[in-house]
Amino acid sequence: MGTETPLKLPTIDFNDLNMDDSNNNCKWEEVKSKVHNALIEYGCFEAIFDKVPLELCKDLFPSLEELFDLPIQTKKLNASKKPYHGYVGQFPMVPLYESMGIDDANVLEKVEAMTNILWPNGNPNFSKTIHCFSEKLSELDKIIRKMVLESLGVEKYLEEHMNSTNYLIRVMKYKGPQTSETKLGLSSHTDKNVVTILCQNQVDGLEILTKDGKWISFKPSQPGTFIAMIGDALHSWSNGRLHSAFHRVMMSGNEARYSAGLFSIPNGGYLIKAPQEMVDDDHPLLFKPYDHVHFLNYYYSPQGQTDQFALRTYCGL
Ligand SMILES: O=C(O)CCC(=O)C(=O)O
Ligand SMILES: [Fe+2]
Repeated sequence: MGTETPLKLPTIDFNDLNMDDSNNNCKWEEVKSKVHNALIEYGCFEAIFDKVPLELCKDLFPSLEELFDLPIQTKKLNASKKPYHGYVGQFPMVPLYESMGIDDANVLEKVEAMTNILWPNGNPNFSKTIHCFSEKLSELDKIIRKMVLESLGVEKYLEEHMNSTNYLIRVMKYKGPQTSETKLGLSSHTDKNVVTILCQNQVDGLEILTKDGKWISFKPSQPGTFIAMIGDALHSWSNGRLHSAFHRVMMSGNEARYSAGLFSIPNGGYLIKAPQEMVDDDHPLLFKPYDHVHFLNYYYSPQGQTDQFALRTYCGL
């Protein structure tokens, strides 16, 4: 009986790359082609990016423990006008899961304002770590998006594309279920935003569904790497060329899993519309133009929450 090689996501090294690099730079072209292929095939990949140093990731997780150890009443002060951007937890379907968010986490004053709500006597260490992590990781988000637009041949829209988004950092805690049985940490979903970049502590659990229906268990190839994945906003903008993958978190054992994600999110009021270059006889338009924030109102409605293909229902053609 042959042993099957376990499925593995591509790992892409972004070290020594900058936003100013572009066509004609060999490394840029080589990485761009890997990004394009990975996003078509898997919708995601593992990223090595040392502009976020390992020490910063190591500082992040104790800060997250401190955050989630706050009393529940304090955590609920992490509120946002946007659905799912503030404190989320105590869901009967996923009792192990809790998450909190900070909008515009690349702006220090915004992070400090939320920190001061949660710790009225201040917590400069927390705000510095979160801000620094978000700011440095936003560089990777920009590099990936520039590569995506170039590889689709629509770099003329780069400025509009970059200026139409904002950043949210969302941090997650998944309690260990205290059993060796595997329990659901976070239900299977596609992300709704543009690009998500996640990093995790030493506890694995993220699984990604391949196009042919197999779950890949993500194991970082070394400490301090990231997983980058595209969401429905880029799937629809590329008129289906790039895949947005279903993923979920499965937990077992006693240890808690902490993760942090930087999400680039379309601004409310901006219409997401595939450029004309993405539409032809072989690629008929898949989605009507839509406003991401209006779509979220559907997605977070009772019907939307049970709809695996919410974007298709909301504005599919
Ligand atoms: O915690 C993780 O690794 C995944 C989180 C996730 O999928 C999400 O927040 O959308
Ligand atoms: Fe997700």
